[in-house]
Formats: sequence, C-alpha cells, structure tokens
Amino acid sequence: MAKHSNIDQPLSFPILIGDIGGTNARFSLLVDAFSEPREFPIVHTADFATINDAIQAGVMDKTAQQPRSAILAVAGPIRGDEIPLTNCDWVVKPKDMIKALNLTDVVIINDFEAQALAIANMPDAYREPIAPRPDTRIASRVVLGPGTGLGVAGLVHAQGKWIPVPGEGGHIDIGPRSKRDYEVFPHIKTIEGRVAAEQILCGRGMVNLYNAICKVDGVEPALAEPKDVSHAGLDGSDPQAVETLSLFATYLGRIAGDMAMIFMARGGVYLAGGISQKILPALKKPEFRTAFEDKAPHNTLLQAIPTYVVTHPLAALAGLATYARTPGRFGLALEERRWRR
Ligand SMILES: Nc1ncnc2c1ncn2[C@@H]1O[C@H](COP(=O)(O)OP(=O)(O)OP(=O)(O)O)[C@@H](O)[C@H]1O
Repeated sequence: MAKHSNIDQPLSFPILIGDIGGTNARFSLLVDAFSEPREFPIVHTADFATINDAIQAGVMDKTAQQPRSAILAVAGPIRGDEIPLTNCDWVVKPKDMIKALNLTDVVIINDFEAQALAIANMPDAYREPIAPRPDTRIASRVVLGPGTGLGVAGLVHAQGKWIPVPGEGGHIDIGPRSKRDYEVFPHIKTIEGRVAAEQILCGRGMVNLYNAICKVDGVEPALAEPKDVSHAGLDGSDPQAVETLSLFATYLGRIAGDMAMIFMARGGVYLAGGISQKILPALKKPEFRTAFEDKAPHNTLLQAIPTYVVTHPLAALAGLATYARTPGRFGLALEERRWRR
C-alpha cells in the first residue's frame, strides 16, 4: 500500500466525508462534484467499538451508493498509521479501513483544518457578523473554536490558493490585564503552573473561570456545568455567571485579536466550536469586539477586520466537501496523511 504516489490526485467519487469528534461522528456522502452531499444521522462514538463498524452501520448499510474514497477530520494529532482520537476510544487505522470498507484512498486531516477549509467560502446564511465590516477581501483568515477544548487554525491566502494552517493555538499563554483580571487570575486552575487559553476558553474553562470569580466574590459556586453557567449568564439569574460570560467574551476577543495580528487576517476572524453559537448574545455585547480591537499600535488594523460566529451546524463537513469538490483551490498538505490501496 503506497502512501506517497500521486499524492495530489483528486479523490475518486463517491467520497465519504466524516467529522469525528470525541462524542459524535458526523458523516456525509459526496456522489459527484456537483450534487449536495447526502447526510447521515449523527453517530455516537460510544455506540461502536471501532470507526469501521460505525461507518459500516451508519453509512454503508444505509445506501446503495458505496464510497470509493474517504476524507475524515479527527480531533488530535495525525502521526503514523494508527491515529488515536482525543476523548474517544477509537483508533483510526487507514490501512485497515481501506481493506475493510473496500476503499481506494483515505485522507485524514485535523478537525480544525476542516473548520479552516469551511471558512474559505462560508455563505452569509451560516455566519453571524459581530460588528459587521465590508469583507470583499480575498485575504487570510483565522478560525477559533471554543468547545471541548479551544481549536485554532489559520487559513492563509497565498499564490491563489487557500492554505489551512493547523496548530496548537489553544494552548498559548493568556495573562491578566485589567484590575479585575489581576483579582481573578490567581484563582484560575492552571496546567503545570500555566494559564493556557484553554484553561478558560472552552466548556471546562468556562466553569474554571466561574469558580475563580465566585472565589474572589466570596460566594459558594452554585453551578457546575458549562451550559448551566452560560444559561444563568445569559438570563441574568446568577451575577457570577453574568460576569463569567463578560470575561469569557473579553478573553476570547483578546486571543482572537492576537491571532488576527499573527496571521494578518484581513479576511476575518471566525468563531466556531460548540460554545460560540450558544453564547452569541454575549459575544454581540461590546466586550468581545472592544478587546479584539484594543491592540495598540494596531487598533486601526483590527477595527477593519470582520468577525463572525459560524452558525453552520455541520461546518467541518461543509469544509471537507468544498475541498473534495475543488481540491485545486486549496494547498492542503497530504504528505503522511493520504493512504492508498
Ligand atoms: N450551552 C452551553 N454553554 C456553554 N458550554 C456548553 C453548552 N453546551 C455545551 N457546552 C460545552 O461545549 C463543549 C462541547 O463542545 P462541542 O460541541 O464543540 O464538542 P466537540 O468538541 O466538537 O465534540 P463532538 O464533536 O464530539 O461533539 C462541552 O464542554 C460542553 O460542556
């Protein structure tokens, strides 16, 4: 089984497309370059021992049109021929998958790379502007997604192509700046002594931030789940939860602005992940955008950059489908990530 021959040759249709998360796996089938992908019901990863079983039962047993190739986005680093997933027991083994499912090719990429592919061409119906700005620019972009963790990817526009740049941007340091930050930060749970962005800007991080605020205010935390904190913050029923959302929006704006400067993302910053859509009203308040633009000496640069919340329910699948249809528009590095029969 060769891993490198004709690496940039387009995948053969029908193409199985998959977004494999810790809890859920979402699949669709792209029959040709012109039709809309056919979606299949969401699969709970815990219901199947292996990803091959899930694809067999969730897709192949449900359609007469069998895929000839597959492109899958997974949470976690892609190294070697056995890819363990973050927050899930599945190990993706592309060589086994080719044999078991009778495929010619399997491509595996990072889940935030798929989110980056999606923002190359996100229709207005699937993005909600925060502080609308004209966005006629074909220019580099960034996607940040607070969810189970904090995913970050750039989408660089160079030499007429969109080039996704996955990384570990969710693990950069984040520091205090305002007087209130200096009160709250000493109580944020650290990772080996570090307040990484993901200690605050994800589901677990939201609860971490809430607990720190409760500590400073001298009150017993009443809420334990991220969704409880965000609901109480949005409906105003818990003062510490209200401040949690305000500071969450501020810190997300700060990091989003930093990423915009790093990638010179004049094409916009997109907020994806499970949490952004759920706290949209909090992100539309002034805190997010104020922090985003507060980047002296580059405030003017940041003021001109549009920011959006991605509202597409299956954005990663949409990104993979766009790539599968028109691979030549993208500079997606496939070395060590494409396996062929
Ligand atoms: N209403 C809410 N407010 C805040 N956080 C929430 C809310 N609902 C869910 N969460 C948190 O969002 C996180 C899940 O995020 P997301 O939906 O992006 O999952 P994921 O990482 O993509 O995993 P998967 O793909 O398996 O669903 C969890 O930490 C969960 O507690």
